[in-house]
Amino acid sequence: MTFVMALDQGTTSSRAILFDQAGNPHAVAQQEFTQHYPQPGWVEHDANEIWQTQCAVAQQVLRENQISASQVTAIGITNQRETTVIWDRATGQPIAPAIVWQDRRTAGDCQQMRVDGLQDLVLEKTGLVIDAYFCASKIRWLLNQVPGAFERAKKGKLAFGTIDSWLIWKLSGGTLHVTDITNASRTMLMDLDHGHWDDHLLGVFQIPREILPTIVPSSQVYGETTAELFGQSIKIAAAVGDQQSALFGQNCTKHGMAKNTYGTGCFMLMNTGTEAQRSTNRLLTTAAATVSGEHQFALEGSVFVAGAAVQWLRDGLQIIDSAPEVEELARSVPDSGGVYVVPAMAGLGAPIWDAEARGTIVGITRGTTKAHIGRATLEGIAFQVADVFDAMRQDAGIPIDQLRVDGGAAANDLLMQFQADIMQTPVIRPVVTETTALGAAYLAGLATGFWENEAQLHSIWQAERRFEPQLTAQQAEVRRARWKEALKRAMAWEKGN
Ligand SMILES: Nc1ncnc2c1ncn2[C@@H]1O[C@H](COP(=O)(O)OP(=O)(O)O)[C@@H](O)[C@H]1O
Ligand SMILES: O=P(O)(O)OC[C@H](O)CO
Repeated sequence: MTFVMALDQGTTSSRAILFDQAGNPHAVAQQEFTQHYPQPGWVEHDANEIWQTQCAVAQQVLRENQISASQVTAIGITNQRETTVIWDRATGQPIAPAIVWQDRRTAGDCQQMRVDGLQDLVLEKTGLVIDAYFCASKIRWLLNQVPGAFERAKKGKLAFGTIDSWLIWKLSGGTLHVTDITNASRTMLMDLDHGHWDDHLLGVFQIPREILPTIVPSSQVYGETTAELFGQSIKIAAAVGDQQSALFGQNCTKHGMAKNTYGTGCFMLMNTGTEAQRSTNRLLTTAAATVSGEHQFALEGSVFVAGAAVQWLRDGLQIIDSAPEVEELARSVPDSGGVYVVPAMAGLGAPIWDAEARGTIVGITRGTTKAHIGRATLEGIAFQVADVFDAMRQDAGIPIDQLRVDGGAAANDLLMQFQADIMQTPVIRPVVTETTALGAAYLAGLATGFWENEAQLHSIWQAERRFEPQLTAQQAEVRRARWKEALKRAMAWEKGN
């Protein structure tokens, strides 16, 4: 039996999953790694620990399942995006801790860039809003703050990479310095329409070109792992940012097909085909993964707090013992009893982008119970997703006839039903919900003949459940109107502080 191995390097854990030819996960190994919060607003990872855990789980999944490297046709990598690593090309050692996508240390620099009027240029070139989320200001920070780094970078002695680059560098024994186009599109340094580094932006951020990896397609044999790692070399045949990977893993390869991943936060992406459509609703434009050779794009919107609101019910309010329990709690009442929870604990993301919004509960009466709060929290997640979906629908200009879902909280049937109700659009949950890893496996498998073509993948992808809207359009409209009222009360809260 042969397999494709997906390496799924996420924000909190490293996973290795073997997929068989039917596209089913055969075996999984996973390790969490350390989150570092050295100052308020800072989030760091140790890039060596990322590598060690990723390598360990890849070796473990083979060892524990008595599978040899010769049975692994290819490796596909998918990763937390934007997290920035700079390392020394000679020693392979990072020059500083990796700056994680959530890190806000460069927010002031980004604010200054907006004041300087650079937003239109950045949007035009990269499809992104200027924000500390993306790599450019993080690279700039590292080159400024680590003594001698800028000079060494100019001399070509340092390498920058997102986690895909870093893992490929390590897997290949320091011979490959590449990044795939989906990851590159999150740096804020790539000309999105043409898929190359943009000299003008490199000038604005004062980033020497010598530090950058080569941009490669998401599905291609880039090279091989060293033989020592797994007993013999394995082809490295895909790299893709985790959200674009999930889009591909959900087979959303045509214009108008969209997926939403319900994890800690939510990430919704919609394929826009070969057009890098700019949003008029404050969504991001990003590169999508493709095997055809032509560039494809997606619109993206994120909700900052989704599953994390359920964690708050568990750890903060302590009204449930585990996340899945929220469903039973919510089902114990027929509705939320007029309560609305706006889970804006970390501000509001797309399409509102209000960093000063805060979590809000409105509509509490003497009859309100923890079950109403639990139900309203789930509904609050769904309302936020519906707002992003509306923005996409408006930008798309074509009907989006369904939303494919995955991620931990997509297991919640009540949440999925309410999502369909409130969007008035069917929600489809696939049999294999490991779609992030699956996307990377698909891309690696297609590059190496493990799977013949995309049509074959479309035939093996299966829906597990389809949630049809049960509320009438008018009922949904009434609920959405009340939600908008609740939102207003959450917005700009922190401003008054
Ligand atoms: N049945 C459930 N109902 C609601 N939320 C859930 C459920 N199961 C898990 N979650 C939430 O989903 C998140 C975990 O999903 P996961 O996809 O593993 O997230 P991430 O990749 O961001 O760590 C947690 O925030 C958890 O609270
Ligand atoms: O690792 P995740 O699943 O939290 O995803 C992180 C995103 O890629 C950040 O843009």
